Amino acid sequence: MAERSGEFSIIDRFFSSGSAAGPWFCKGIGDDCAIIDFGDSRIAVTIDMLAMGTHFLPDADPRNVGYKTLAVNLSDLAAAGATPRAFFLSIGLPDKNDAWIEAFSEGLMELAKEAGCALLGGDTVRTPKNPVTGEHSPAVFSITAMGDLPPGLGLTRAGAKPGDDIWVSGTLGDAYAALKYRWGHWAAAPEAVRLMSRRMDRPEPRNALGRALLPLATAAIDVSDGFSQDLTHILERSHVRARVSWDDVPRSEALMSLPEEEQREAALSGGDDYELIFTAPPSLRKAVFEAGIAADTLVTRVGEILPSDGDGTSLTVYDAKGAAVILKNGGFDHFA
Ligand SMILES: Nc1ncnc2c1ncn2[C@@H]1O[C@H](COP(=O)(O)OP(=O)(O)OP(=O)(O)O)[C@@H](O)[C@H]1O
Ligand SMILES: Cc1ncc(C[n+]2csc(CCOP(=O)(O)O)c2C)c(N)n1
Ligand SMILES: [Mg+2]
Repeated sequence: MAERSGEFSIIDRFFSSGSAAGPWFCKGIGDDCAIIDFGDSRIAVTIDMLAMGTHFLPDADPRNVGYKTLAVNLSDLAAAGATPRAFFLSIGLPDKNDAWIEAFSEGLMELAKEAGCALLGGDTVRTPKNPVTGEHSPAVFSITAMGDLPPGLGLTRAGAKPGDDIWVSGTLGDAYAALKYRWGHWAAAPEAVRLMSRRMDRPEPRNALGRALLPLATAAIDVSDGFSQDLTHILERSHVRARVSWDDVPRSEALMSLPEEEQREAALSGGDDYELIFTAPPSLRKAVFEAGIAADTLVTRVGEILPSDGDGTSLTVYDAKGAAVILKNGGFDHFA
């Protein structure tokens, strides 16, 4: 694999090897979840952190922050096809603002109940004080979430085969467009802003779909850093290339009210979508549509997996005229 940049070079260089060889069989290191077998049981485990200012705006409604902190973790479980069962919560807070924490907890517990996922433990600390300003650093939250899988099953980023269809759940780009609006970079009509902001504030983890795809999909990932970057993770892990048709990329009516250039940036490189990208053989198209209906989730075929040309992995997105779409950026990277 080519040397990666930003946050991924940190993971690759310092944390992807060198630990003990554990006794548990674990499938999917470097995936959305670690898939672990003990005895006849198989579980999926994931961890994800949200920091104020980096993942949510300082004036965000704490109910939404609580909801989203769990939702992004359940989305990683969805990418593995796992059913959420339990989670652990670590929090670092600058001060004891009970009203804020109560609202955060309400949002968190709302989704925990909806998903049947129990809070089993955690850790609570105060963030460090800046000796010059006297201010404590902003809040951070980390959740470790666990789900179960049928023995022998579980989706990973590896496994996409040449000829497979590439599918996406829901629609892409709304959350990023809402953020661009909040930053004052883009304009939109009030109703479009309302709908897109809802997607940024309250992502819907696709666990029912992930579960239904267990016997069907050859690879899966959830879209956190942007469609092109996250699909590229599947391509790298599966040693394949892909072509995608821009016209087929599912977008909400709200996003489609924005200029075409902004739609492309948001849907292809934006991130924060928490939809699933997955691959499946064309022979299973009907079954994939049925899985979408059973999970009450839109599924759209956007492209096809191609064989590796020996020159690494690559993704090309084509417009309706067959011209390659220039991707605005590589998607979200904490250290890019
Ligand atoms: N500090 C770390 N130590 C060990 N493994 C890590 C570390 N940070 C990330 N990883 C692993 O690297 C892989 C990629 O991490 P990443 O955070 O991008 O996951 P993701 O599911 O794609 O992203 P997101 O956090 O946006 O859901 C995952 O398998 C993750 O467990
Ligand atoms: C205030 C604010 N600034 C930026 C963003 C966008 N954003 C932050 S992290 C991330 C990728 C997933 O993160 P990770 O890889 O850490 O899971 C995205 C798309 C936001 N939501 N709020
Ligand atoms: Mg993920």
